Amino acid sequence: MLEVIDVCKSYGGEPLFENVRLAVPAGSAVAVVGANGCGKSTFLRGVLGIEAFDTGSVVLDGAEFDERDPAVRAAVAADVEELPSFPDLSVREHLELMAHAHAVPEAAAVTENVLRELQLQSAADRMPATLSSGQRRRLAFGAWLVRPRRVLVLDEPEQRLDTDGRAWLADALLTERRNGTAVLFATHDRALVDQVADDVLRIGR
Ligand SMILES: Nc1ncnc2c1ncn2[C@@H]1O[C@H](COP(=O)(O)OP(=O)(O)OP(=O)(O)O)[C@@H](O)[C@H]1O
Repeated sequence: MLEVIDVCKSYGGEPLFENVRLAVPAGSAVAVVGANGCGKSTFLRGVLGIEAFDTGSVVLDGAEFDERDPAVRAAVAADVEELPSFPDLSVREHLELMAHAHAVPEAAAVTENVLRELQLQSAADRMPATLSSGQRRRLAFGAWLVRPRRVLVLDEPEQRLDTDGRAWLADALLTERRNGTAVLFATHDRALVDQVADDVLRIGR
């Protein structure tokens, strides 16, 4: 279970959010919603330890969240920033690399399944820089799909997806829940909240 306990964040003395508290048990999904600029991405970056909260704490399975701990990184998959890519590795090679890094058995076969699921087979031998923005989004999904995860943190995963892609996303997140993953995602897509979330955290007004 992922817990966020009384976190606060200000920039330049202006509070973005104060005393935010939430729990994401295994098999549940919490949506973070709110207007542009209210602090959703800042909140998710804080949860992941990419950026420090001013006060409060994040706890994973009873222990303080420390992204430097390999066990934490093995458990937590995230897609909150543009996926960094190596200019001379193909889409397929990126996914295989991620699978190998997480010691996934039969990484090549897992990668082929994920390419098929994301309808990226025809782009598998291309470099990420040549993909469309929606295809890059799908590659970012691939990076968490090929690896084990107990917690999944996503920032506006619906962005740049076509209609089929959005339907796929809702199904994929429901599958994550069924598999026991704790899902925390920021979104502007009300339909996705209704389909997937069992709790909603509203930041700002
Ligand atoms: N490093 C920073 N220094 C100062 N202000 C920042 C910094 N990072 C973010 N902000 C400000 O904090 C506010 C919240 O930004 P954030 O990206 O978290 O919002 P958001 O809710 O994710 O927005 P959106 O829905 O547009 O993606 C914005 O006003 C942003 O300009």
